[in-house]
Amino acid sequence: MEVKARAPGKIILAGEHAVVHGSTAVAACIDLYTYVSLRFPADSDDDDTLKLVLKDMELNFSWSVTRIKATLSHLGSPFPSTPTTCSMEVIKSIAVLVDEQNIPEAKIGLSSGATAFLWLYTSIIGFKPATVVVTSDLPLGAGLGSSAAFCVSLTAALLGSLNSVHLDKNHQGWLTYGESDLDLLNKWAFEGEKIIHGKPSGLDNTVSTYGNIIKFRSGNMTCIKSNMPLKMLITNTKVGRNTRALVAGVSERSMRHPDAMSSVFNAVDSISKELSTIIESPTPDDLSITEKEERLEELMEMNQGLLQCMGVSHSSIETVLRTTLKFKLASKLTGAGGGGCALTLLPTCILLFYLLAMVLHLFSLFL
Ligand SMILES: Nc1ncnc2c1ncn2[C@@H]1O[C@H](COP(=O)(O)OP(=O)(O)OP(=O)(O)O)[C@@H](O)[C@H]1O
Ligand SMILES: C[C@@](O)(CCO)CC(=O)[O-]
Ligand SMILES: [Mg+2]
Repeated sequence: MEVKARAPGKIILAGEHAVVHGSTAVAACIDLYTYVSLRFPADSDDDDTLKLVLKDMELNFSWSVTRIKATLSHLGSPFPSTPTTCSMEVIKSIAVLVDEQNIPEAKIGLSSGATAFLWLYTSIIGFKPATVVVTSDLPLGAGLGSSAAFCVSLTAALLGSLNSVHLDKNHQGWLTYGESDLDLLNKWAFEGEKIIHGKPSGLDNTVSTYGNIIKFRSGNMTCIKSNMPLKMLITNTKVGRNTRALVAGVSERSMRHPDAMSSVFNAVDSISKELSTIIESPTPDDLSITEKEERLEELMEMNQGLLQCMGVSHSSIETVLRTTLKFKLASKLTGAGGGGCALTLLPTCILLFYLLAMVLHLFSLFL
């Protein structure tokens, strides 16, 4: 039997980092996906291995199921309907299984993904041989939610293989999960994100699970219905970074300067709320599309300034800001920052040659 699943990446329009500290954030899924194929061997095969193939990374993992069971059987897996946090002790046991795979130094960042894989697989499926193949349109560690798309698509394939989820209408040739199963999927994906990120807010896995545009605060999401065209250019600076380290850095800064940082997080909360109100308000309302776009640009600029206060901008991001500003366009980093991707709002009235000139300029900087 083979089960295939996919889940999208995301952009954050406002509120990254502050959302970890209780502020509102606004995020939208994008048309770039992570794909997972899960295949169980036929009963007649005496295959005892669990294989994880990270195709784009050219990295193959292979574990003996007997060996995994010897390490983790005390957990009482599987428990697919009870999303559970992986304890530090179990993370250490799984780390031994991952270390044995001798990941090359250049790809060592993938060990947290492999750890999340083993936790989600054994918790949901138990100790059964299978081959799991992962491919992705998303750049890893660039702010577009690759870790969440990985956890959501993997969990969707695992839960989907149990035949206990309700699959609904067709979306671009893919069946979608029913509302109640989406909640279970999202909770498991969040547990995977915790292993990769340390202290995720849940924003990335929630937008990857539910899609569309969402407003998110302290674990609660509302779907936003946009009433205006919203075109964003995404520039990948190709400067690598790690979300876990950046999130930890902001928490440390906030412990050193609690009052100042709390004001920063409050300001971000107001920005996200205003941004979502503008996106949702009917057009033509009291504001024209152009006026709405101007306000969004201003809010993005303000959010970027506050992200700089949090210490998560980067010289490569500043280069994107300066470059797009020359073309009178506003940008901000998206995701955890420290490099990675930046967003630029493209107004509806932008001239094509103007846009082309800017894109070529950015290309020459980050190719
Ligand atoms: N397709 C994948 N296969 C295996 N592991 C993955 C995959 N995608 C992401 N990961 C794991 O997630 C890590 C990257 O997650 P990280 O949170 O640092 O960046 P991101 O999710 O791309 O950006 P952001 O969190 O800012 O949106 C990788 O190092 C890897 O461990
Ligand atoms: C930086 C952060 O706010 C977004 C990363 O895409 C972390 C999180 O919300 O978990
Ligand atoms: Mg991530």
